[in-house]
Amino acid sequence: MEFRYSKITVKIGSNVLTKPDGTLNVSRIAHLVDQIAFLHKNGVEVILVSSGAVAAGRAVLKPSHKTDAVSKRQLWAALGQVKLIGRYSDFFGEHGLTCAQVLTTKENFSSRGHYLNMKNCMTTLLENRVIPIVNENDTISVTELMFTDNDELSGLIASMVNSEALIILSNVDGVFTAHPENENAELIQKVGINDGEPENAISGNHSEFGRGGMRTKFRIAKKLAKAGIGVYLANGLKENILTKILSSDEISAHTFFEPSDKSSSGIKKWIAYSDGFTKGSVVVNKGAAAALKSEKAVSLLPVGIVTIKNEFKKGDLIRIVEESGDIIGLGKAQYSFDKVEAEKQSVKQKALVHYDYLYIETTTNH
Ligand SMILES: Nc1ncnc2c1ncn2[C@@H]1O[C@H](COP(=O)(O)OP(=O)(O)O)[C@@H](O)[C@H]1O
Ligand SMILES: N[C@@H](CCC(=O)OP(=O)(O)O)C(=O)O
Repeated sequence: MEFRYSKITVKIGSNVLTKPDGTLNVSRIAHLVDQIAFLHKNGVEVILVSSGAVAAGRAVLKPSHKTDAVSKRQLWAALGQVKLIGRYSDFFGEHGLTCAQVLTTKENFSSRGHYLNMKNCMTTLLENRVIPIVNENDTISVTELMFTDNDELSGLIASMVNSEALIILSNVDGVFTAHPENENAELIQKVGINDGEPENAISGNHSEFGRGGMRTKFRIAKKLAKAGIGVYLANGLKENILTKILSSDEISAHTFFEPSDKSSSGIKKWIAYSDGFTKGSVVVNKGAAAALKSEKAVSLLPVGIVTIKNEFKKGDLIRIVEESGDIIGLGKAQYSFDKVEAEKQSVKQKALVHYDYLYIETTTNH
């Protein structure tokens, strides 16, 4: 059987893995494992990002009344992850396959060293034909340094392992022109890299145990597609949805975010997802903003810097913003903020951010 891709990341949301009463939907998990096992045996490398720990944990234990919300989430995640990974392990075992648990936190992506350690672990698992199952470590991630949800984590993982595509499974067929409950809502089948979010289409709600919502999915899918990785939003409750999307001669309902034909380097992908870890920021003038947003490969020279908004050291990730306050991009500083003025006077100015360590959020397409 011909498959569209040979390496994919699959993210399964809470509302696919759980029943309305919050307990794990074991038969659904089994069906998804059957599909992944079939793909794996036919040469498709699959990395799984699975929600469901918190949901599964709620069914295990009713916390004492004095347990606060954050502690409840930690308790349920710790209880539920065992249940969740145990089910996956048993079901993959029935196919003679081995899966492994990888728990991570957003902070692990802020340190290049941690990032590379995680990447090494993922590479080793895949080289040994083990199916990685990744989830956020909710026992630790309880504050603003949480991922918005596993949609964001799945984008980071897909970039990290250089997946050809990311498939995000939720309880709807994709992005609709209005909330799916609206009878006039229509499925958006394709989103180009220059398409914005459909006006007034996405409402902010998300599943009871989830965190993201469709807006997060849309934003992450666009960012990933820009980095050269195609993204499918599809319904994990539909039979054989994964094998249908992967099979070039099958039809399936989904929203596909077309990837850019220019894939970003590994370091640029890491920088792109590091917005939450920037230390400093600079304001650039109109000329520098236009140059940076053009399709040309340019570095940020000190001459284009109007203001140092937040101080930074050499090696820090910094935000680059226009005088309007709009973000242009992120980059790694080649020297600290207090050297910018001196560099401006130099005959041969050294770029504050070299192009190879620069990620531009918004480009002006000519
Ligand atoms: N325009 C839209 N198209 C599709 N879904 C939408 C839209 N606007 C809001 N939604 C809601 O987003 C939900 C999916 O997000 P979420 O609950 O976070 O899923 P998951 O738990 O799988 O991450 C859908 O169930 C739907 O109720
Ligand atoms: N780590 C959490 C993930 C929560 C989450 O992102 O949920 P969802 O938005 O449904 O994918 C859990 O396992 O419950």
